[in-house]
Amino acid sequence: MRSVKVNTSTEYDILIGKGLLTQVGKEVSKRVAPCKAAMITDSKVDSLFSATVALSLADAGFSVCKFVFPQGEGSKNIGTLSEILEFLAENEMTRQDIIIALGGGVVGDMSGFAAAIYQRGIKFVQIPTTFLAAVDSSVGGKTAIDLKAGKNLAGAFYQPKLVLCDTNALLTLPKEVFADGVAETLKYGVIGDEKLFHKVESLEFMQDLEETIEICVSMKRDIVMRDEFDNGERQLLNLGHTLGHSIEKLSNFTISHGHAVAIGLHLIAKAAEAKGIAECGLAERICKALVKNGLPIQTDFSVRQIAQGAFMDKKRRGGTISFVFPEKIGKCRIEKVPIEEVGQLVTVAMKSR
Ligand SMILES: NC(=O)c1ccc[n+]([C@@H]2O[C@H](COP(=O)([O-])OP(=O)(O)OC[C@H]3O[C@@H](n4cnc5c(N)ncnc54)[C@H](O)[C@@H]3O)[C@@H](O)[C@H]2O)c1
Ligand SMILES: O=C(O)C(=O)C[C@@H](O)[C@H](O)[C@H](O)COP(=O)(O)O
Ligand SMILES: [Zn+2]
Repeated sequence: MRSVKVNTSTEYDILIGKGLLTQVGKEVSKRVAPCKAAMITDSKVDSLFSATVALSLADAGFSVCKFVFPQGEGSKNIGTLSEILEFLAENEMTRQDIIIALGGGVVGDMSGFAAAIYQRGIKFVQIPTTFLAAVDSSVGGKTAIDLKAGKNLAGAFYQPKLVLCDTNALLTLPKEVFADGVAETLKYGVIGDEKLFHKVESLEFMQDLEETIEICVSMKRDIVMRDEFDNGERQLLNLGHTLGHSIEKLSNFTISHGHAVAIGLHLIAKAAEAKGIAECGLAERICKALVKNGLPIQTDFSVRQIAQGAFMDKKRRGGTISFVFPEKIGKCRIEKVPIEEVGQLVTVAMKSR
């Protein structure tokens, strides 16, 4: 088993290994005395893993209850959040009890937000079951729901007590859901790890997923420890997201987060190259790596639609939006773009297909 220590406002371990779902009870009880455990999961994950996790928790002395919501981004809203909060109250969960978020990024983001606000904060554990959640969303404490106006517009920074990633759980992922996590993995490569990028473009990363996950979460850990509340360096982790989130929302979430980020990555690389920020050939290299991993690189939405959606980005301050631009593989920089220039930036990104 691999272990990565995070030292943010809360200290916690990220445990990565095969078969860890059966160890949930043992690992949680090392950190939190047996109490009530509310498992929160989606319909698909419930059918796959709930029984194993519930049994492991019960064996370790936890009293388990479970809330299940329909799978998919369409559930990541105030309605489901409200149902979760009512469920916690109906089950008389107190601040000594714990939430177990079992699933992908949707489960993790929403359970984390519920944990942050229920009784002003109760403990929670992340058990990522998608590759995306393993490499990215289960770590770092960004929790959120979507609003009608856009992605992740309500949320909190709230760190888990433990992240427990069973790589065997990833074996049941459909190819395209696995690819969502590859988009975020490539993102880490472009932000700061040329070697990782090469492993993804050559598909070598598949040979040791535990190592790949450890590399990604270690990079995220280091960045989040320096800027937990997203005021500076952490914004680098948003590479590809300003346009990606816009596309995801425009598609009414029929395009997944990872697929939208893939398109966003490609577009911003083309814009960076056209603006002379990125070295020549960068967009092409990113494009090839995405395609090789079964990810999309373009969209039919219009420049106006994409630019408009980007105005809701949380890196906007007044009349400017901070964009993350790649300079070369392994190096990015953040630059403020006036909102009246965003249309031009998207035009340039869409042109050079
Ligand atoms: N908080 C963060 O830092 C952060 C980072 C990246 C993404 N996110 C958020 O994460 C979400 C995307 O997460 P996601 O890609 O995990 O999507 P998801 O949670 O919707 O999961 C994708 C699909 O896979 C299914 N699934 C989950 N585990 C499975 C398994 N082991 N086998 C078979 N099917 C399985 C789910 O039921 C779902 O249908 C978005 O809402 C995004 O905004 C948050
Ligand atoms: O952890 C971060 O910081 C990230 O930006 C990681 C992203 O992959 C993730 O999609 C995040 O939820 C986006 O953040 P947002 O602030 O744009 O909602
Ligand atoms: Zn993301």
